[in-house]
Amino acid sequence: METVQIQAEKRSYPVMIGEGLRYQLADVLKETTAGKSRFLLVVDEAVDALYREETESQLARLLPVSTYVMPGGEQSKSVEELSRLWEFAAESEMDRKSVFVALGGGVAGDLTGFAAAGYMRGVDYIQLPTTLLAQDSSVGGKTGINLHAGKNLAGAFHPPLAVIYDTGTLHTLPDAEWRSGFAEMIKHAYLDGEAFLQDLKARVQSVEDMKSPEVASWIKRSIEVKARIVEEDEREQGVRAFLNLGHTLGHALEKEMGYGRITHGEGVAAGLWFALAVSNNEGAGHWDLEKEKAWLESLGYPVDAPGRLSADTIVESMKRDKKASHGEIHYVLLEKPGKPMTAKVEENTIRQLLDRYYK
Ligand SMILES: NC(=O)c1ccc[n+]([C@@H]2O[C@H](COP(=O)([O-])OP(=O)(O)OC[C@H]3O[C@@H](n4cnc5c(N)ncnc54)[C@H](O)[C@@H]3O)[C@@H](O)[C@H]2O)c1
Ligand SMILES: O=C(O)C(=O)C[C@@H](O)[C@H](O)[C@H](O)COP(=O)(O)O
Ligand SMILES: [Zn+2]
Repeated sequence: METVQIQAEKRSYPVMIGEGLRYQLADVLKETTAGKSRFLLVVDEAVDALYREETESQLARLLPVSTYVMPGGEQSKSVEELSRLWEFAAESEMDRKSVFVALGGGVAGDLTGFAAAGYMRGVDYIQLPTTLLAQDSSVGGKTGINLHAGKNLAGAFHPPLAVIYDTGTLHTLPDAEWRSGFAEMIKHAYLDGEAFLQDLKARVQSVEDMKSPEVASWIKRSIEVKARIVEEDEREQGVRAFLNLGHTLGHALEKEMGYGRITHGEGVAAGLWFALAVSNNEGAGHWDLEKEKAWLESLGYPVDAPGRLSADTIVESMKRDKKASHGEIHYVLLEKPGKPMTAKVEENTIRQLLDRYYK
């Protein structure tokens, strides 16, 4: 087992990574949950059939457990699902000492974390991630749901008590979800520097390559990259915005194409490539765009997805991004691996680049 310790404003919490950790939950969570009253286990419906039983029985060795099964998919990051979950928590007599537990991917984690942040004005929660993407979503304390106006528009910064990442659960992950999660790992590599990026490029040319025995070490490395940034700027007043590389376009694609039509990671991958193109245009980078595109496309990412929407639709959506202010688009650019920056980019520039690359 490997552990990355994260220092948040409120507390320090461990991210434990290892194969089979779900069979040791009672032991690893014993101290963390001492003095707590009950667990509210929130399980994604696909994960319910796969990992609920063993998780529940481990948790029940520590405290009484009530289990809520949520529908899988991005649609569950909604006000309606949040409301159902809160009502269930109250009916199940969760009190201020109860602990919410998210078992699933980023959707279960974001929803459960936000529910915990608001229930009785804040209870603790634990993340039990089961997707590759959760190497990003389970760390850093960003929680939230989508509004009709855009992705993650309601949420809270609420760090978990602990993250217990059983890499054994990844064996059942569909290929599309490996691809989705790996996009955030590529993002972390672009942010970290040449060594991590070249390592991934050299070793991964297909989805099968993502399922390498090395994946646990890449997960750890990825979490360390994110940890360094969130420890410096937990509430995104500055450098944390770098973790949004690729998301200005990625979130617009998810929302405008329809949640679930494109995975979060597919949107991010298309957004990463466009961020390099914007960086070149702004004089901030010298990327060989064809070369970067060839690698991303060889992994099956829909780099050309923005061509399915009008430039106006995309730009209007970008103006609702949380990094935007006074309707101006603020973009995360990348000079070279490990050298991100944020800059205001004119909306007409974005429009012209969308037309140049996708029409
Ligand atoms: N909070 C953050 O910092 C942060 C960071 C990145 C992404 N996110 C959010 O995370 C979400 C995406 O997360 P995700 O990609 O994990 O999606 P997800 O939670 O929807 O899981 C993807 C799919 O895989 C299934 N699944 C999960 N684990 C499985 C397993 N072990 N075996 C088989 N099937 C399994 C789920 O049922 C679902 O259908 C997005 O909403 C995104 O905005 C948040
Ligand atoms: O943790 C962060 O900070 C990130 O930006 C990580 C992103 O991968 C993640 O998708 C995040 O939820 C996006 O944040 P948002 O503030 O743009 O909603
Ligand atoms: Zn993301």
